[in-house]
Amino acid sequence: MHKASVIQFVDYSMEISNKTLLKNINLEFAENETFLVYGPRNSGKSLLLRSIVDLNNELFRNVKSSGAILFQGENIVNLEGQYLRSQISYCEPTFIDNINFLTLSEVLYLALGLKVSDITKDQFLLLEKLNLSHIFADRNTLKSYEHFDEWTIGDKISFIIFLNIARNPQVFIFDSILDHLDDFLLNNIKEFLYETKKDKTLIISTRIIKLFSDIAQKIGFIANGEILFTGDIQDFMLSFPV
Ligand SMILES: Nc1ncnc2c1ncn2[C@@H]1O[C@H](COP(=O)(O)OP(=O)(O)OP(=O)(O)O)[C@@H](O)[C@H]1O
Repeated sequence: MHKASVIQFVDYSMEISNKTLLKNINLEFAENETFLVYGPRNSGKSLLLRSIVDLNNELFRNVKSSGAILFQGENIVNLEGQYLRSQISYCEPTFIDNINFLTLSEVLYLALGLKVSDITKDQFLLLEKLNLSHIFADRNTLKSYEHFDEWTIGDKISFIIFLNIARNPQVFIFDSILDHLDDFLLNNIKEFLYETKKDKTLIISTRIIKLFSDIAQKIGFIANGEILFTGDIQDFMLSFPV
């Protein structure tokens, strides 16, 4: 059965300061699909995934693009930024350091409009599943975790995942951020994401295919800003053994 397309790149190219960094991308992400964007360092994974939420324009000057990116059939340039980012959550490893500049209360408020005391039962269950109950169990422990420099990297990544899931978007993009977990936490989070995704779209970028080949169905292989393969992950493993 053909799954409904959620995001589609149509002949999309992008340059920054006259240097072409994404070349003629044609790619489709469907509903209820886990899609791996796989490629070496500097291959263009982040530029590609940030372009889905129109973020490169905000981060860099002299960005030009041609072709189109469609979200549910609409060109993203015609969609309101706030709406786009409520439907598609994007997170990358710089978030792990950037949240250190804020307190837990500030992050909760900025991301979810929530006070710590307003965390709901369902949200607490989510936190429990992500192994964060040792932080959120009671007010006294919470106080000692108000500053993120007291948190482990694994707990910070789990918390970033919580913030993304609690916002209930249609599409989750985890840009290389899950590569930073140890085996135990990664297995727990993969299991959790697998249960959560249902009618959602999950896009994971990685430089290490073996971490996710068990949960992904589709793969796009990118090198030097070009997609060299797109299709079933099993076919990819046979054609490009790594
Ligand atoms: N603002 C920019 N100006 C010029 N070149 C850039 C800019 N941002 C990224 N690049 C270049 O584009 C290429 C792709 O970068 P990108 O960050 O998308 O790679 P990546 O595959 O995500 O890498 P990694 O796995 O290391 O995170 C790299 O060669 C990078 O140097």
